[in-house]
Amino acid sequence: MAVSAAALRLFPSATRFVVLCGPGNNGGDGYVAAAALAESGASLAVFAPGDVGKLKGDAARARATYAGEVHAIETYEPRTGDVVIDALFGAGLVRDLPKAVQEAISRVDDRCLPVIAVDLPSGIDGRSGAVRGASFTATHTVTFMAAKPGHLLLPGRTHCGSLEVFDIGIPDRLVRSRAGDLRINTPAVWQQHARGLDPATHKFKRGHLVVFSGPQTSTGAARLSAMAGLNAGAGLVTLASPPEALAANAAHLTAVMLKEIGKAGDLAEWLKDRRLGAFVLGPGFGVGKKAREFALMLCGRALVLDADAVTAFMERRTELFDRIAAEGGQVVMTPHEGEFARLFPEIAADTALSKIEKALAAAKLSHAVILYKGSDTVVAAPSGRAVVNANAPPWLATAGSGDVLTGIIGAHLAQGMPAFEAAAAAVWRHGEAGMRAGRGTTAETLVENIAPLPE
Ligand SMILES: NC(=O)C1=CN([C@@H]2O[C@H](COP(=O)(O)OP(=O)(O)OC[C@H]3O[C@@H](n4cnc5c(N)ncnc54)[C@H](OP(=O)(O)O)[C@@H]3O)[C@@H](O)[C@H]2O)[C@@H](O)CC1
Ligand SMILES: [K+]
Repeated sequence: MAVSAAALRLFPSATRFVVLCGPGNNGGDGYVAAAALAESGASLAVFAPGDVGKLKGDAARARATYAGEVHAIETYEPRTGDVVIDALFGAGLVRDLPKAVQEAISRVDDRCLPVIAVDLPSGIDGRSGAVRGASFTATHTVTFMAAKPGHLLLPGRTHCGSLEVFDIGIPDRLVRSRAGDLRINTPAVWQQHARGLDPATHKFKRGHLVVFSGPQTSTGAARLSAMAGLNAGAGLVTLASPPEALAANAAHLTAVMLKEIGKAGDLAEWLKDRRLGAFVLGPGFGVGKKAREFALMLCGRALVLDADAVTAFMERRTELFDRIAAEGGQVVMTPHEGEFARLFPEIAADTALSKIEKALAAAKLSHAVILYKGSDTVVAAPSGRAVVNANAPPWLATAGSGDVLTGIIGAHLAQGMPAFEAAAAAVWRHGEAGMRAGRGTTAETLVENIAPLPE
């Protein structure tokens, strides 16, 4: 009923609704929608692959509600004015689409017809968002009870069009028990940890964030992180700079403080100051021994390892993972796809795993919270909790955008948020900042558009 209502609402001037019904319960939903559309008086045709007489159980009962004829899908010739209702495969898709279905999809694509998908665009794997052989690209998708990973993860998300989640009365507790520890990243996930910023509070209580600068010729990335950290609510931000980059950094900083930290010995001494609440290491830092030394010294603290600091451990990751496990700090790593593959090659190469499962496996292996970047960023904790982010506009993919994200995570850690919540809240605020900044944003305008944490 929801599907037929969406079809009539969105396409009131359709000359014909074409319902494509598959062999399982997704097809069953299609027959029920067809019956409702027929009752409304709409012009209608139904096509199915294979032998409709073989339908079983609920799907066979659903078929019986539709009195009209069902034609072989091979005979469907798309016409201008058709609106396709794709009820071929949904949650039960287990292998690549059959040839007859792939051909029907390409005929519909050739005509650029609008498609309403039932549950999922056929061809999209609901668990991973992968395309199995081919897939419809829908204008609108009607799913039931809850969005599934395939609606959010790429490439699935780009095939769904607008997503409508229709409540068919399954109790929330059952939906949650199936979803386990997986959720969409919304403020509800982390809001209880987002301490309201009391204007009367002492600046040290709002947290002191340290960002490590790279050498003289690559200082900008760390400054972006530092500025983002300050705008995201850290009370104090210090840029720790090697001596040769002090002048370059000093020329660009006002509210952010500057401290000379050259060698590991300087850092060891400085770390005695327990007011230093959180650390960001990686943006523009350089890949090498120094990155590894610094990272290993910080594993017991609240720490974001990004970019170069992740890559630096490509050949020696066990050293890092063991140290994180032993020191038990609040550690977040923020790899994009390339960095992820460098640090977790066997997980990255496992094509059976979804992005969520990959992030979870990496979190478990590394003992750190993994923020696996992309337009479908996943945050996963070693405990098995995970969120998929959904508020990022495409124009967030701009130079320096990741450094801004890292700074926001650092600000949250400095304010005492646990690593998982700090990372999830940061991705969300980063997405919101992108929306506020609008198309054509640069990393600098992104920093200016970081809004206060929602109360
Ligand atoms: N569960 C619920 O509570 C609710 C479920 N609902 C609805 O049910 C849908 C799930 O139904 P489903 O489980 O029957 O799966 P579905 O997507 O119809 O496909 C299974 C059929 O396809 C076949 N098949 C699979 N892959 C194939 C391939 N590549 N090529 C060829 N065949 C392939 C597979 O055959 P087999 O693998 O057994 O050979 C089987 O016959 C869900 O998406 C939603 O629309 C809603 O009404 C709300 C409540
Ligand atoms: K479908």
